[in-house]
Amino acid sequence: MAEALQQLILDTLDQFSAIDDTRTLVIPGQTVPATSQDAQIAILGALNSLQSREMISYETRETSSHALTPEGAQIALEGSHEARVWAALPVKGEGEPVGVQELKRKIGDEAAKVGQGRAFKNGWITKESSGFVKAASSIEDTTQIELREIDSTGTLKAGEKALAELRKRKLIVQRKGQWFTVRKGPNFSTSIAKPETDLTVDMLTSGSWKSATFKKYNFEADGIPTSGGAFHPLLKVREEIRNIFLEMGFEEMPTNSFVESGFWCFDALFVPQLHPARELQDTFYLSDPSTSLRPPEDYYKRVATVHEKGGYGSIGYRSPWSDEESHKLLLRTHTTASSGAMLYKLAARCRGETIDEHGDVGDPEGDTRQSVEGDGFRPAKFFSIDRVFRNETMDATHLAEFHQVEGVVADRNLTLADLIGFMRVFFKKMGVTDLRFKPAYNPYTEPSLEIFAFHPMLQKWVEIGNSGMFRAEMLEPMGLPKDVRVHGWGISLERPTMIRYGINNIRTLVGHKTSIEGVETSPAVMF
Ligand SMILES: N[C@@H](Cc1ccccc1)C(=O)O
Repeated sequence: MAEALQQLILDTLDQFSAIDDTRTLVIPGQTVPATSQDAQIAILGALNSLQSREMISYETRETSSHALTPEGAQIALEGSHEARVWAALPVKGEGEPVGVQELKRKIGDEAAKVGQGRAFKNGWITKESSGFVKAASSIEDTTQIELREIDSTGTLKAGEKALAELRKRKLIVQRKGQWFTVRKGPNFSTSIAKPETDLTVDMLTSGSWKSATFKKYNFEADGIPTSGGAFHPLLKVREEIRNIFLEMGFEEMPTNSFVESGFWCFDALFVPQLHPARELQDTFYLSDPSTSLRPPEDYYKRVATVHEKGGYGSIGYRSPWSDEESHKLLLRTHTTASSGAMLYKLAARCRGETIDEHGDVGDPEGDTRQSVEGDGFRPAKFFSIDRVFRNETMDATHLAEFHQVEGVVADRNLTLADLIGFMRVFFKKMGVTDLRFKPAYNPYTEPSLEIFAFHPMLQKWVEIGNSGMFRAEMLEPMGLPKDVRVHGWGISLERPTMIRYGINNIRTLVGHKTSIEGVETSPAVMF
């Protein structure tokens, strides 16, 4: 169709050298007349395409025509309301005058109401004591006549004033239309060569570029949407939380060890070897390899002793120590495994030791930061945001793997008030201002606090994390000075993300049901 129209325009131009009015084109095989707006829109498409190749040039002409509204169409058919009122009445003296109710019954409420006034104004009817009668023996229903004229010609000979009146009465509407005058362009030809869109090597070597026609660049065209990567909502929220930590002077811990030993995940944190968290239904254990390398020997012994017999003011768990339990390999159940390892490195750094067995501690020689006190301790703030694994039954809010956000602060003589104060500052930066704390239990912290926040959308308090002061049984075997206190807290990354994005099923956030489009279009978040 598009090609045929273009060809028709070119052939007509070839024959007559110009088209003065595109409404006169005879479009073969078309059911709509060329005068219709639909036809003119199709013609415009063909003209634009030819003009872009400079085969033609055209000018746009505006037309205005009128069409009947449904009410106008009805009047064209049945007569105006006033004429119908007039027709329904008897000639004066020749019959019973008609009352208002009867008139309404005969021609309908609307026509009776509107028609009556106009019929009076025109002097067509008059009122007698018992009702209306005709005042004129014949009338001319101009409204009907005009509407019929508009219906067939699209306009009125009577002119704009009469048209405006009918428009005001909402009997007709104005329709703007377009038509075109067409002239030949510099590249006029009757054959439509498909213009080249690219200059190719072949065209250059064969020389065919010299005679080829090229499609003009359309600088107005929208570009193709770029297909690029997009950050997953979890990564966006992670970045925001990371920035909060960084602006508060925290150092990011290395957490690239998804596989840990029972020692670093539990024993070093003074989690009893018989603790339920270590059960198979809560922890994923590795079968191959199934056992870890040995941790630093001295430290290992101190940890085993504090479990079995106590020390540092503690009586320990007084149950037999199992090397096997300690050496089991597992998927870490919390990032506190990394915090423990990091605190151990901090203690080793105080002593000026280097550690090879459990990763790199950094070269103490190269560390230019000065220790403040004689025992070499320096306050530290660490954070991590990474993946942990739990053998959970999966449902709308639980997956077997999720992310933990964890912060740890070590300094001399920290108190619980420091922890609470710190959390208030931290969560405020995340936009959470209403916090409550509830005593809780963790094997590695005492006291321990669950953190609750008021959820403005749910209008209730929800648990958002867990925190506490790390126990002496955990810190002192590492070799940290006695007056060094460490507090820490952990929250999940998924929960604030779900709240932020209004997601109530974790499986729409993580896994194969995640909408790629949603990930691409969701804005970077702001707490
Ligand atoms: N490890 C705790 C969080 C926590 C971190 C640090 C101190 C106290 C608690 C959890 O998994 O919930």
